[in-house]
Amino acid sequence: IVGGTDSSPGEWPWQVSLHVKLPRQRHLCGGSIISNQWVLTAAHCVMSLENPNIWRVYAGILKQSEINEDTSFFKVEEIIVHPQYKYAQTGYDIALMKLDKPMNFTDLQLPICLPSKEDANILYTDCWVIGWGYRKEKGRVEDILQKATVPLMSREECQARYRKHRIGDKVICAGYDEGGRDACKGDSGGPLSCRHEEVWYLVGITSWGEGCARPRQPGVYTKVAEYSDWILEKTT
Ligand SMILES: Cc1c(O)cccc1C(=O)Nc1cccc2ccc(C(=N)N)cc12
Repeated sequence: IVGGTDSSPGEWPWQVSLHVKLPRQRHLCGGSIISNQWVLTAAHCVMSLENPNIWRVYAGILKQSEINEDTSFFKVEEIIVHPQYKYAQTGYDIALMKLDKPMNFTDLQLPICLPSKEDANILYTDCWVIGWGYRKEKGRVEDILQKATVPLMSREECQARYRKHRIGDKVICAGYDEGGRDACKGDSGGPLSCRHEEVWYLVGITSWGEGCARPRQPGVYTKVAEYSDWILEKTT
């Protein structure tokens, strides 16, 4: 996250850190708890890493330094990548991870609500992007979970900013024209969380952007409301 601040314990209980062991272990992406056995992330995080056995899901943590060989994690039983996914910039950047056993919810690990298809055109005004990703383009994974508030923008405005891309209706853009606050590498797969009438919704999944926090180059997120049918089909 560029231009963010430290999160507090339990502030984002649905945020997980996805590690791979190849054999060295490292944080690769974020993800969101959507039920006691399913995590939602980005397809580009798991592409060419689709063997479930190399993944470790850490829930209920604030700092990467909390993780050591004694820290508990969930194993992954199954990875489901959207069948139409090719590259982040062409959309369908969404994937599901089934945990090997259901998690017990605590104050530090809780699911976030999925928006319904009807919610696809709610104007959210209180949205936050979260993650342990880079603080600048030539950065590194951060220790303390960062948060940054970002305004959503219209599809038309986003398309005007990305003339070489097709900004479709299954993505949502967020950011500041002056730049300075945005997601970045390592935040991928994590939530764009919006608070609406006291309830938090998983409005977006961090997908891509030209650089990070550059002026007039907003963050592009998978629009979760457009995939509610797919998510329900795969998780029930
Ligand atoms: C290609 C690249 C790097 O090598 C290092 C850092 C950033 C980039 C880059 O251009 N964009 C990105 C690469 C990977 C994941 C990204 C996630 C979000 C954003 C965003 N701005 N919302 C940009 C990303």
